[in-house]
Amino acid sequence: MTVFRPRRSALYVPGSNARALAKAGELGTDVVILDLEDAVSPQAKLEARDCIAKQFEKGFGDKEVVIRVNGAETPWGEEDLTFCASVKPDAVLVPKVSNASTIMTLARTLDRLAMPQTTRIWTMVETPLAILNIANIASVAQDPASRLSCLVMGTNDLIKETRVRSIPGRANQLPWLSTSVAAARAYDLAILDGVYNKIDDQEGFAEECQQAVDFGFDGKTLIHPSQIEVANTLFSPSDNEIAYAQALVAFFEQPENADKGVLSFNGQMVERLHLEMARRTLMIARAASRV
Ligand SMILES: CC(C)(COP(=O)(O)OP(=O)(O)OC[C@H]1O[C@@H](n2cnc3c(N)ncnc32)[C@H](O)[C@@H]1OP(=O)(O)O)[C@@H](O)C(=O)NCCC(=O)NCCSC(=O)C[C@H](O)C(=O)O
Ligand SMILES: [Mg+2]
Repeated sequence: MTVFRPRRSALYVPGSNARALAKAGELGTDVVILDLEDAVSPQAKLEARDCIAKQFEKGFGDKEVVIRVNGAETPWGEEDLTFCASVKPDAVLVPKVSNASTIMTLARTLDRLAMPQTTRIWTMVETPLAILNIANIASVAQDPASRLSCLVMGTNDLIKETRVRSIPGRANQLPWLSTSVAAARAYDLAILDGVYNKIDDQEGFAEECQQAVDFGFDGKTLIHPSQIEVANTLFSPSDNEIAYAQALVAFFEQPENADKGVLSFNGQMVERLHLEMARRTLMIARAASRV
C-alpha cells in the first residue's frame, strides 16, 4: 500500500550552505530539496556534494529528502547521480527537462547505479518545450520503470525562457500552471508550484499559495524558512473543510444512504464523487496531523 506523504511545503536548500543544511532537518517543512543546481556556483559544485553527504550522516528528521542534480549535459550531471546513489535520497529532481526520453534515460541510469526502486524521479517543468510536451512527459509515469512521481514548476526559468513578465496574480502564467496540474492528475502524479522570490512579502506569498491551492497544486516550493508555516497552513484542509468532510462521510455512512448514488446534503446535491473528495480531504488532514 502506498503511504500518502504531504508535500505542502518543499524547501530548497543550497547544497553548499552547511548552516542551512543543518537547519533544514529542524524546520517544519514536509520536503527538503537539496540543491546541487542553480543555487550552487560552478566553483562550489564539488564542495556542495561533500556538505550534503555530511548532513546525510546526521539526517534530515522525518522529512522527504530530494536532491536536485545538474542536468546530464553539464560537467556535473553524471557525478551528481553517482553521488545520489551513495546517499540514497527519496527522490532525484532533474532540471530543464523538455521531453519524456530524458526521464526514461535517467531511470535506466538509476537502475544501473542500483538505486533502490523507492528512490523516485521528480522533474522540473521549466522550459517552453516542457510546457508544450507536458502530457507526454507526465505519461511516462504509466510505466513503473520510469520512477516518475512528481512535477515541480520552475516558474523563474519559465519566466526567463518565455519572456513573460513577472506580474502580481500571474494571469500570464495561468494556462501553463493549469495544464501542468491536469497532466499531473491524468497520470496520478504529485505537483508542486514554483517559488515566490520576495522573501519579505508575506502577504503576496500567502496570496500566491492560495492561488496554487485553488489551482489544485499539492504544495509550493519555497526558498526561505519564513515561508513554511504559511504554506503548511494553506495547503492543509481548513477546520471548516474538515468538519464538512466528516459530516458528509457520516451522512453517506447512515444505513438508509448506504446504497444511494445521489443525496441532498445541507441544501446541496452530493454524489459519491463528493464522498471520495471528502475522504481525500480527511486523508490529507490526517497526514498533516489535523484530525
Ligand atoms: C535567499 C537566501 C540566500 C537568503 O539567505 P539569508 O540572507 O541567509 O537569509 P536569512 O538571514 O533570513 O536566514 C535566516 C536563517 O534561516 C536560514 N536559511 C535561510 N534560507 C534557508 C533555506 N533555504 N534553507 C534552510 N535554512 C535557510 C539561514 O541559514 C539563517 O539561519 P541561522 O543563521 O541559523 O539563523 C536563502 O534563503 C537561500 O539560499 N534560499 C534558497 C535559494 C535556493 O535554493 N534557490 C534555488 C532554488 S529556486 C529555483 O531554482 C526555482 C526553479 O528552478 C525555477 O526556475 O523557478
Ligand atoms: Mg530553474
